[in-house]
Amino acid sequence: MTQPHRVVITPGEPAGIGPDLVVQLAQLDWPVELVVCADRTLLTDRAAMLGLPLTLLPYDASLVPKPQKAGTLTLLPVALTTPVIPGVLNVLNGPYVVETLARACDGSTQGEFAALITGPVQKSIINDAGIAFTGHTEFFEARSHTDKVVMMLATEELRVALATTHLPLKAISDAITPDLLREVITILDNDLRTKFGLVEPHILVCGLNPHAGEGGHMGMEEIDTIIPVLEEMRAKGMNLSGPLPADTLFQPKYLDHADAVLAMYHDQGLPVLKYQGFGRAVNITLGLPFIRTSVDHGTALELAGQGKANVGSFITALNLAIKMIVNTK
Ligand SMILES: NC(=O)C1=CN([C@@H]2O[C@H](COP(=O)(O)OP(=O)(O)OC[C@H]3O[C@@H](n4cnc5c(N)ncnc54)[C@H](O)[C@@H]3O)[C@@H](O)[C@H]2O)C=CC1
Ligand SMILES: NCC(=O)COP(=O)(O)O
Repeated sequence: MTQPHRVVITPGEPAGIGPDLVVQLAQLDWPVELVVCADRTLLTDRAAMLGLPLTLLPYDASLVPKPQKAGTLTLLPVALTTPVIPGVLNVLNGPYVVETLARACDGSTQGEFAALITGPVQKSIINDAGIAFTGHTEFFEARSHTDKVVMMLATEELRVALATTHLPLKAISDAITPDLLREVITILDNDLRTKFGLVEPHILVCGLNPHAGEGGHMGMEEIDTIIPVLEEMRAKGMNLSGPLPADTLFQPKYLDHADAVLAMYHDQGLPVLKYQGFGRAVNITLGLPFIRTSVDHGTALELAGQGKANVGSFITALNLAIKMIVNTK
């Protein structure tokens, strides 16, 4: 990296472990400027609770970014609505969380930040505050006016992308349309090439039904939708295998020769990924006009403010974002 870049971080739900993790991140030297979009008192209170040093430097977009020194963070202030008790959700702070995401997303879309790294949000409390919200992925897609994005979680050894994200199970079959699959596979193939440096990515595509439909005896989505789209995309030069039964494809015999798995829905792919690498996996949004990575876990309210939260996934998410900045230069 020739000149340091500026990355923006949102700690997420203020009553969860996000602020603890951000304070922990600040204990290391970083080759980029870490601009944290959050409330000042939230961060200084949490640092005091954890007994960790923290100096907040003022954010000035007109200055050249500087590498972040251990013990410091650069603050882009957004005020809480009401003070926070760690572990106790407060609906009044729902709009605060969304404001931090909106500011970080807008700055990233406009090129102010080279990447956006998010801590975990409590999706329920944002909805309880009257703001329709299913996840960062969908929020950033809408806010940045992007047609379609793809959620992918990755460890060093395994990448799992999702055809659908935060949907109730009963809505999934209807959501798996030829257009959706075409868009998702195109984004996945493209971003594996451009952001991960893979020359001809090999993607394993899961079926939707048990045994990938058992030849139509356990569901028709494979025959009606998935197989025709895969044939079409293979004809365009993509290296796709499947549809494969999801219960047997997650074994070295298949994974050793693949660059990513495309699961049809959230709980088809993510339990395997999290069993394999919870705490060191990263959530990446593909298809956005900027780099966005995130932690692999939720708000863990019961651990907030206690110094028990593992910062591994957040560190990996930040390191991967830095690597992606370099790869996409
Ligand atoms: N990226 C995001 O914004 C995500 C947000 N969530 C949200 O988090 C909330 C809680 O979800 P849960 O299913 O309970 O998942 P969770 O990840 O918060 O907790 C699951 C288990 O893992 C532990 N855990 C999680 N992160 C940890 C860490 N860094 N260090 C040590 N232990 C950790 C928790 O203590 C708990 O036992 C939900 O509202 C959900 O929507 C969930 C996943 C991702
Ligand atoms: N299971 C992943 C998750 O819920 C995080 O989603 P997002 O908030 O990053 O869209």
